[in-house]
Amino acid sequence: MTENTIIEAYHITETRLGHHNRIVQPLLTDLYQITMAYAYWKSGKTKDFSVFDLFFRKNPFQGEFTIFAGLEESLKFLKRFHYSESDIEYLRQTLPDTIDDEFFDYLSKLNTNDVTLYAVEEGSVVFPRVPLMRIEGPLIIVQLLETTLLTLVNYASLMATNAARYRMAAGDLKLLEFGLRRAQGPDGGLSASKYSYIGGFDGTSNVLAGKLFNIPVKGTHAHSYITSFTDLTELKTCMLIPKAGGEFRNVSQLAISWRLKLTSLFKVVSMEASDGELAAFISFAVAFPDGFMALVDTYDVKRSGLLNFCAVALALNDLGYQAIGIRIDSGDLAYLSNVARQFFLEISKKYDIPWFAGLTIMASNDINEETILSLNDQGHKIDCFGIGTHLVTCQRQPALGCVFKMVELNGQPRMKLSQDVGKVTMPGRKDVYRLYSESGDALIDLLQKSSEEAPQVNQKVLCRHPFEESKRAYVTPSKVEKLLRIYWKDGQIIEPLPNLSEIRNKVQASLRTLRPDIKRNLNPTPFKVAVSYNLYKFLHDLWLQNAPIGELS
Ligand SMILES: Nc1ncnc2c1ncn2[C@@H]1O[C@H](COP(=O)(O)OP(=O)(O)OP(=O)(O)O)[C@@H](O)[C@H]1O
Ligand SMILES: O=P(O)(O)OC[C@H]1O[C@H](OP(=O)(O)OP(=O)(O)O)[C@H](O)[C@@H]1O
Ligand SMILES: O=C(O)c1cccnc1
Ligand SMILES: [Mg+2]
Repeated sequence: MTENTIIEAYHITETRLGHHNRIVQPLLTDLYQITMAYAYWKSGKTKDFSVFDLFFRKNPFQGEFTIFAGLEESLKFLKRFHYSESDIEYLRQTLPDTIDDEFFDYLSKLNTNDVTLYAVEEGSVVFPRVPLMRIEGPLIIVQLLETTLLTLVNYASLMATNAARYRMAAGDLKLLEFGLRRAQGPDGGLSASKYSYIGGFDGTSNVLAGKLFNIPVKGTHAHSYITSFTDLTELKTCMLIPKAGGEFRNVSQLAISWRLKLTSLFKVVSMEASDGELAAFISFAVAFPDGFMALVDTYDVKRSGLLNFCAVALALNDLGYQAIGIRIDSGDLAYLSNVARQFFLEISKKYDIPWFAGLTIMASNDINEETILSLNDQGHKIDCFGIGTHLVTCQRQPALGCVFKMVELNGQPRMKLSQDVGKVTMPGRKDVYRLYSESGDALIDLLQKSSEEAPQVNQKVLCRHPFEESKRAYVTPSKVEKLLRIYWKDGQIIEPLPNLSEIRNKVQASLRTLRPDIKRNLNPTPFKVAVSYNLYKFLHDLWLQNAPIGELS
């Protein structure tokens, strides 16, 4: 590969469908897909017609729901699926010499025009065993899609689910994703920014994600900015024109005199506050008078950071500018946020500056879902969380286990047996219906054979547990939603795709249909996924046919 082609491969290009990640290409797969393709081809299976389901078996994060994501990227992959000349050349060199040359001609002409892809709407809540995608088409081609589709759906869905959980824990508070530096490489970082936005984050610090996906980009500054100043004499400029115009004023002088006034209110000694920190705040305020946000924990939040911040914010106020707030990045975040809010309230009252009471308090530092829930219990005054490591690495569970299993070949059902019933695949071409109660709550997902009639509104339908015979229930739905829709057929995306913020809204709307006990953090109730009477019978008959009878001796 030349240097240029490597650079190109990593390039993310703009297409009619938004941005396309060019790492996503047919060779982004496991070798065994290509060796299987050759063996299928060699044994004359080019005309075999297959149906595969993509599904997972267990919800992540000890939860009872998952958010489905990665569909748009999967469709873009199908659209661009093509082995380039250099791909074919690479495969020729890599596969054994015994491979028929004609196979490479066959590969070079492959496309996904004969593939049909059904999927659940991106951003929907989904559950174990429900096909998130059903892919139909020539066996060889569908098999070749497996790994890439899984890599596109697994992390995207895990990330969107993680973000949605943080969103539930944080309620209406602002959530910013700060994870790029700790993410699983550049592509992991970009995906994390994208899918955490879908899951309910409000913005990201990742500038490229902002540009590519139109996500709001936000940020403050680092401790290095604060420690780069040691005293006020280092300030090269501290002059600022008031917002309404007029003569330059000296922000440094104003801030120093405010700091003196505030020491009695804060019951601290001005000597204890760091002059380097004050200088850093002044210089940042002069650079961003309308966007002044200060990192206050470099030396001591109570004795230095808050005092210096308030002094500079009041100096800015003298010139008609409103500061934004503070970020606290260490210590007891509940306690310090309460202290900070108290300071802001007192200043607001004493100097009659109403907006001061509502200054933003951002907290960061190794925050995860549990920290947010614990902070809620303790009582805090944080308005915004900046979250990196735990969010983007999905530290609590680093992978979602979506699999891609054949369920039908040439019209005949296929089934993978397992000692573990949870791993037995649901054979045949199936559809999925979500049944809703009168109040709009999702009651159950019902899997049926595609040949069966859809359940009808206000008509009683029997829903069975797929494996436990005694577990069954009648449901009379007030609404029936067919979950699998056709997205790709005859070489085209046939359903208009939502943009990122529409998918983000879909996540919240879909979560609202779940009862609170299914979404709670501790010991949530599982959502029921059932099969129809016919599918139950079909599954168990086939199971008996396929399971060998052992002989004891
Ligand atoms: N009130 C709180 N309740 C629960 N967890 C908290 C609270 N305040 C902070 N935390 C969490 O506790 C951990 C504290 O981290 P750590 O022990 O590294 O201390 P630190 O404050 O970062 O210290 P340092 O000043 O050395 O950086 C972080 O994960 C943080 O999110
Ligand atoms: O804590 P996270 O959830 O990953 O959020 C992002 C962190 O990244 C920054 O820290 P930095 O990289 O400067 O290192 P630190 O660990 O010393 O704070 C920032 O100050 C946050 O603490
Ligand atoms: O803008 C910030 O405050 C930020 C960005 C990335 C990581 N930590 C903090
Ligand atoms: Mg940190």
